[in-house]
Amino acid sequence: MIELEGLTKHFGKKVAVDNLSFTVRPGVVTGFLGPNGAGKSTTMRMMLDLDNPTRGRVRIDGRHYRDLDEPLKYIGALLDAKAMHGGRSAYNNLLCLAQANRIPARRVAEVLDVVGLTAVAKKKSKGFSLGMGQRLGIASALLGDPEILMFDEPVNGLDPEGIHWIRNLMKALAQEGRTIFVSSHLMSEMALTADHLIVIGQGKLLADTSMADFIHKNSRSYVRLRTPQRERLLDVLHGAGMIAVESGNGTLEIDGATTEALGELAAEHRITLHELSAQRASLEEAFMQMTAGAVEYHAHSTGDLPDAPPPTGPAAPQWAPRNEGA
Ligand SMILES: Nc1ncnc2c1ncn2[C@@H]1O[C@H](COP(=O)(O)OP(=O)(O)OP(=O)(O)O)[C@@H](O)[C@H]1O
Repeated sequence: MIELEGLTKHFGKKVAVDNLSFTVRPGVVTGFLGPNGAGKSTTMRMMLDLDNPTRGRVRIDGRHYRDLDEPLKYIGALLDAKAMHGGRSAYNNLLCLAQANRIPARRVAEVLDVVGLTAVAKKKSKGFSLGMGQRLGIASALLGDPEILMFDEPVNGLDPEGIHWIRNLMKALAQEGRTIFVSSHLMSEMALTADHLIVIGQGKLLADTSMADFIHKNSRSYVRLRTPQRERLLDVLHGAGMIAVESGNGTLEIDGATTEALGELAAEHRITLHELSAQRASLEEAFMQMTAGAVEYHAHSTGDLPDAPPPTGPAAPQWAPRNEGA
């Protein structure tokens, strides 16, 4: 378990991390989401005692990182895949790390196998592609067989097969009861991987919620229609108390109606339809909206979100309240 309490980091006048408090629990994959510059890497660096907080604290299984004996056996991390010694082979990079942390040498071959680098174990890591470097970084995180694993943007540079692999690896590690904390700036990626979400924007906590809740609250359902009798259909919809919004290319979007009801309404009025389809707004859209709004909340010293903002159009998602499902 990882616990943050009021964690804050200033770089000069820049507030990179602003009073973050949340808990990362075992047995699930927790996604750490925020746009570029939101403060994810800085938060992770403070979790690993690589940066000192300006205020607040982090506890790893109840203790400060520097009070852990043999920390790699508690927490493994992939922060910067390029941090390896390029002149050393993959095997030797891991062996040095193992020896420095009193981890048995046999573990090196085991983790190389897990990440699929056995065939290139003797090659110097400076010749590795970005994807191979990521795999080597993941191997180093797994080396101490820790209960807690942190990955900063682990899918960077991976091809689709690699992305699929890391996704399944994280889920499998969580199923073993480990604590998995993974950062990304891509909602679409997290939607496929994470069970729980921590969202930050400009260093502040925006959401701490289960993925299921986030999807439930932010997936807007609507029906998309195309018709050559646009004006007539708009009149009919208006008469039925429905509001249609134009979304370009002659398509109309209607909230709060089913395809069945709209199909029957159109048939009743002998209106030809060229398209009638149920749609769901993407989570990426909801995430962008949530994080883009972060700047508006500087004045809220408690960090609480205000009530839902007024919708700006058919794509406006609802807000996921903080701390739900936490
Ligand atoms: N050493 C530093 N000195 C000054 N400013 C810094 C330093 N490290 C980070 N920052 C600033 O703090 C903010 C948060 O950066 P951070 O790298 O933690 O964000 P991030 O969410 O990880 O972004 P990305 O997805 O781009 O990696 C940014 O505005 C960044 O420019």
